[in-house]
Amino acid sequence: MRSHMDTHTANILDGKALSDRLRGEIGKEAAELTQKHGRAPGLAVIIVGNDPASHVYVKNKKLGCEKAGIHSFSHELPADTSQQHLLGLISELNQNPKVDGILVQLPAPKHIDPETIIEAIDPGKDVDGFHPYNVGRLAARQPSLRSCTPYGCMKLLAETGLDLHGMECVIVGASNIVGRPMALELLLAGATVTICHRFTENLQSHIERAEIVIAAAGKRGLIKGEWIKQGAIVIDVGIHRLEDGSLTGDVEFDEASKKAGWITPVPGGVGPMTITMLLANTVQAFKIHVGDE
Ligand SMILES: NC(=O)C1=CN([C@@H]2O[C@H](COP(=O)(O)OP(=O)(O)OC[C@H]3O[C@@H](n4cnc5c(N)ncnc54)[C@H](OP(=O)(O)O)[C@@H]3O)[C@@H](O)[C@H]2O)C=CC1
Ligand SMILES: Nc1nc(=O)c2c([nH]1)NC[C@@H]1CN(c3ccc(C(=O)N[C@@H](CCC(=O)O)C(=O)O)cc3)C=[N+]21
Ligand SMILES: [Mg+2]
Repeated sequence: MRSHMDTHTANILDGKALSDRLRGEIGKEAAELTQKHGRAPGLAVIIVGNDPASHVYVKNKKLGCEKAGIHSFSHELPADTSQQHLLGLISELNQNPKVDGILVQLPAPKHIDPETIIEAIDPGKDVDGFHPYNVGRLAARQPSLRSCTPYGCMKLLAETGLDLHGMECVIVGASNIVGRPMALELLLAGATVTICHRFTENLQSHIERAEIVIAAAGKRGLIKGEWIKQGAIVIDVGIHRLEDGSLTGDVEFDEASKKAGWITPVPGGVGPMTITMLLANTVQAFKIHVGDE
């Protein structure tokens, strides 16, 4: 019973449970499409170098594919792979009719320019939704392949059952892969959107008036629990691995839980949803390629 303010704790937005549910549906659709078209949806994952954290994400992506009946093609390249070689591989995968989605794990080593790589991917196979074509589609209110992390955050927000029209949203972080496409998603959903970044003055004052907080600065504990407006929805995108191996986010979870109406945990919040939306995008890309939509 939540009869007293002091004992208030937020509802958990469970990204693991929602992922399990959605991956069941994605797997069902992948099986139907495989039956109908005689081949499974295919995802090519390219990783350059041996950053251990990146390898964990890539392993999770492959496992997610397997369980959903999506064929995964893995390309593990050494850290000294030239940009030209990588562009050659992308060009082959762009042509390969068995490959519906192409993902190049970021960050890549320093001698590789991420913008050049992203632009080389066929926009119809850009299951990360990072290509300027796909970002532009979202900006122009005609979304095609949508960036996985913001798309996953929108699915989590839908779980609250709340109408987002006119909601005061504050996004912390303005990166190309999270903050910016997140703002476009929320704008498309009819919310009022503020984007905070490195040059924002008085972050606290912005958070204090937010009905929805999206924390994606990549700074552990940046968002203080006591800043959260009573009843607000808090989506924590940040991921930080602590010395003991555990994970935590950009939000002070325990403190924020006392104020928020809804909150995502780390782990088990946004992370699993990012991979789920990657699987959903791969099925969508398959449908684009076979002309099923
Ligand atoms: N759960 C998931 O699925 C995913 C999680 N992540 C995690 O999310 C976090 C963000 O990732 P990503 O977007 O790639 O990170 P980036 O470092 O690319 O971007 C961080 C953004 O936050 C801004 N920022 C940094 N410090 C502050 C501050 N003190 N106040 C306000 N804004 C600040 C930066 O501003 P400026 O632009 O001015 O530098 C930048 O716009 C990381 O912890 C990452 O691990 C990322 C992707 C997926
Ligand atoms: N081209 C590209 N596309 C990406 O989507 C991409 C990328 N590069 N580079 C790195 C970031 C990060 N990212 C995550 C994916 C899953 C979890 C995830 O599954 N997290 C679990 C925990 C996993 C663990 O135990 O480490 C959780 O939060 O519960 C986290 C982070 C995708 N990214
Ligand atoms: Mg505190």
